[in-house]
Amino acid sequence: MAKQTDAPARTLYEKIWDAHVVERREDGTCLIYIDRHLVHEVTSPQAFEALRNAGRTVRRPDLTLAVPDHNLPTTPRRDASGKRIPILDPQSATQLAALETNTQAFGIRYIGDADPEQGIVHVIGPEQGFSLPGATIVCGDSHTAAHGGLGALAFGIGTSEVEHVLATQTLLLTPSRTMEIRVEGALGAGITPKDVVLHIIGTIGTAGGTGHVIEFRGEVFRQMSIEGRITVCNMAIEAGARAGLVAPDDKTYAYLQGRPVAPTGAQWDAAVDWWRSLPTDPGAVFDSSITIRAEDIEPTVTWGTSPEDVVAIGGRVPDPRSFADPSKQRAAQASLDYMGLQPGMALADVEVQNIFIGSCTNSRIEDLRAAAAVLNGRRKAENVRWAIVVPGSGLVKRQAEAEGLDRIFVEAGLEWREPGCSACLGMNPDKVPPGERCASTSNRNFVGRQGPGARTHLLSPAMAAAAAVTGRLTDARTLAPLPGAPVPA
Ligand SMILES: CC(C)[C@H](C(=O)O)[C@@H](O)C(=O)O
Ligand code: SF4
Repeated sequence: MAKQTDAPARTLYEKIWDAHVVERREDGTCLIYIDRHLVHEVTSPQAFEALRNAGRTVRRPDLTLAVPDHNLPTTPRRDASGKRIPILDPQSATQLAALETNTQAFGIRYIGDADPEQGIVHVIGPEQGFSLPGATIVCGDSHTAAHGGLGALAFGIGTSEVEHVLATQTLLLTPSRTMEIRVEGALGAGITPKDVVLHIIGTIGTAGGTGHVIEFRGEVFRQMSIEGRITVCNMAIEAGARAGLVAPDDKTYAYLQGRPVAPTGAQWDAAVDWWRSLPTDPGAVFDSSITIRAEDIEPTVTWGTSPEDVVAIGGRVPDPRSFADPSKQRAAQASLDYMGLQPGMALADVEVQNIFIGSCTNSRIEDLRAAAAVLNGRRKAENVRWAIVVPGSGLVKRQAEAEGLDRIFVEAGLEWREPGCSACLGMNPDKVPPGERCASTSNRNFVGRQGPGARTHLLSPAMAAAAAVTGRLTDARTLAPLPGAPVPA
């Protein structure tokens, strides 16, 4: 006879939540313990200032990690004599200097601009082993959801909450509703995690996950690499969700073991024991549930100014009149006007002048391998004016160089840069000129996101590389890797 147990079946999210409740209030809010706090230059200056004014210290500097990424140029940061090259934009310079002084003053580990481990905050958390399964992880940044790829409950917070976490290592939160998105079956050859998440957002819309924490489940995510799971969870926020999660498994543990600050010895063993208890119990109930067939997912590109404006690469720019909802019709028309596209145009006829391979969505080693597999032995098209590859961190950069990927990019006519947010958003010198188009592996195609008037098409690293070669949006599957190309992991 099956063993009787009274414990109710719980989801992964509920288990992590329950394990972190410090105090449950009558109105349903909970004081939640925060295990890891990541800090960058944009959303932290006022928080540190407020601590200083109140005469407070940082409660757990050892659980806090700071890194500059948004404002840093991706060109060299030191001259030949090792002297810092000044940051020209005054606001960026002030924010970067403030992060350095604040972390020194409050005793927080700071991975500085010239540190070989510097990188985008959401790339370095997992790669350092700072982000762990079952942990509550926050950062004053919406794409913190990325760390959910390791099975962490990770979400973005505002600057006043950054201050609260710095001071108390806790946050007052209301529980989220739970949603499962199952992608069942097998992905076709050449379909990547970015295609999966763009397809999901196209299906449920940018408000589809509102108020929910999404757990990505099913065969496709079990098979997916950790890097790919991070890519998918990174964009959960673009589906309106509070966070995204994939259950940790042996792949997660193998990815984390031996990372610079991951637990070791008996602590590692104890951690893995706990992590193994986290996956959603059979019979646990989600507030909502969606199933998508893997076979329906094609290489996917955005045509508009919202991440839900997606179409398969073989498709056409939609006619705004094809949308039932009048407000969506107006939004689609405004998108097309901004993007300079005509209804019915084949995506494959859209020319691009800029290529950006980078951002916390797609700048890990597997992304660079996928781009290099397409670019190896090929050259960028004449009409591609600017094409940059920006590794997500110094460690990714050095790994790529050890594999010879940097040479492939440079020989193809692309620039190989220093790590940072770069052209993902216009907060540093990497910008797309007004009216020009960019095939971009980032996560937001909002109006002006890559610079005033810039037109963004979101896609995967392989697709960005294919666009570099042909100078137009292109199905990467039509450009088979040439002999000797790196094999994406
Ligand atoms: C600057 C920062 C607050 C912002 C965010 O919260 O996501 C940025 O990282 C972004 O991607 O738009
Ligand atoms: S890479 Fe882009 S999305 Fe990620 S943290 Fe930086 S600006 Fe935000």
